[in-house]
Amino acid sequence: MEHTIPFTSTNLMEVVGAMKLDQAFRFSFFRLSLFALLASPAAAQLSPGFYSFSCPNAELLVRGAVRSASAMDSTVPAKLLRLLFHDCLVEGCDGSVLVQGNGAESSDPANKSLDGFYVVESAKRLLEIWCPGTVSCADILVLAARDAVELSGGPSVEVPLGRRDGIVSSASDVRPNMVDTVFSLDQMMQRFAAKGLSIDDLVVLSGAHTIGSSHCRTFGDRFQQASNGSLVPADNSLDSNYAMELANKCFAGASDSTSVANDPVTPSTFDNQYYANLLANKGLLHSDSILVTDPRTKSRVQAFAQSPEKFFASWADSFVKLSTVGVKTGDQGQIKVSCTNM
Ligand code: HEM
Ligand SMILES: [Ca+2]
Ligand SMILES: [Ca+2]
Repeated sequence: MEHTIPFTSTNLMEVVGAMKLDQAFRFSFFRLSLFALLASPAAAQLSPGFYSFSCPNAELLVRGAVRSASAMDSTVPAKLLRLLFHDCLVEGCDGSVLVQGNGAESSDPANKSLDGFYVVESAKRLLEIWCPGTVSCADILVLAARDAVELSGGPSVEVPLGRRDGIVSSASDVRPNMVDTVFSLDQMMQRFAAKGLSIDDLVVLSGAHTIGSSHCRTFGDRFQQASNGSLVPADNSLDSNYAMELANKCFAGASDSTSVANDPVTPSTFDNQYYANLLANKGLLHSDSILVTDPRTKSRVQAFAQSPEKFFASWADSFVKLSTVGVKTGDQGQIKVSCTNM
């Protein structure tokens, strides 16, 4: 099904009004970034002011698209954030996950439940009108995920831009790079390390599970099916009341599309509740619970549960790290016209 975001005259006016302010801000910002560019040639490739001249309203247009889509469907922010994670782990943050079609990354079973592609594509269509052939799908996705977090109550993060879009998207690249819920902490650490992400980044970025939801099958490994079809917890690391709640929602007859909130307390707010849940043995996925059962990660979980400020500050750092994994810049890759086409 094709989705488009209707831009009402009110929110278009809002966008245009805000652009004037934005341009003034951009100008002073541009001088700063120009200074940074001259001072450090290595940083010339990716920078927050990358589109200051070529498409000064890029960030504003993406934000408008994310806002409109999220206003109509509250599940959008979580979808965009997960899309970015799955993009960056395979071929770097290059928009490869966005490509649709047989054999593309999005067709792999591990990516089957990804969604929110249409939001990126809507933003791309707008950008192709304002600044044709300029802003990459890879950057749009980073901005959209950044905005999604902020819209959900999370920190606002300044992200460097200038990524180019990849020219390959292959389902066979997904499994060797993606994490799985049944992984041990060591296996997850290895996958992260291969992308330059540390065990600390793993704890911080898993905090994304403070929003969104997961299908019953993704934590099916934590239950066994009794002869009467009911589910009984297979591991006792889950709080028993929480386990019962999950078992009731995901009973044997529940449909494949049944899902439950990742964070049962504040399901659509980007806050540090995820870490408090972990400490209360209410981590939904096995890969969540493991962060509190392993001494290598537990103290960080405790610190984030106590301090939203600490979590937000670390999130900003780790998010920028994630969003720069394996980026293509300069004359690598391409700037696509449509994000979903190869
Ligand atoms: C570290 C290992 C991780 C594993 C094993 C993992 C696994 C999963 C799984 C199985 C789901 C449920 C998917 C579904 O049923 O549709 C999910 C949801 C989600 N994940 Fe992760 N994830 C991990 C890390 C991350 C990271 C680093 C991010 C982002 C920075 C992230 C963002 C999300 C979001 C936002 C959702 C909710 C999606 C929605 O509501 O549509 N995850 N994750
Ligand atoms: Ca990618
Ligand atoms: Ca939350």
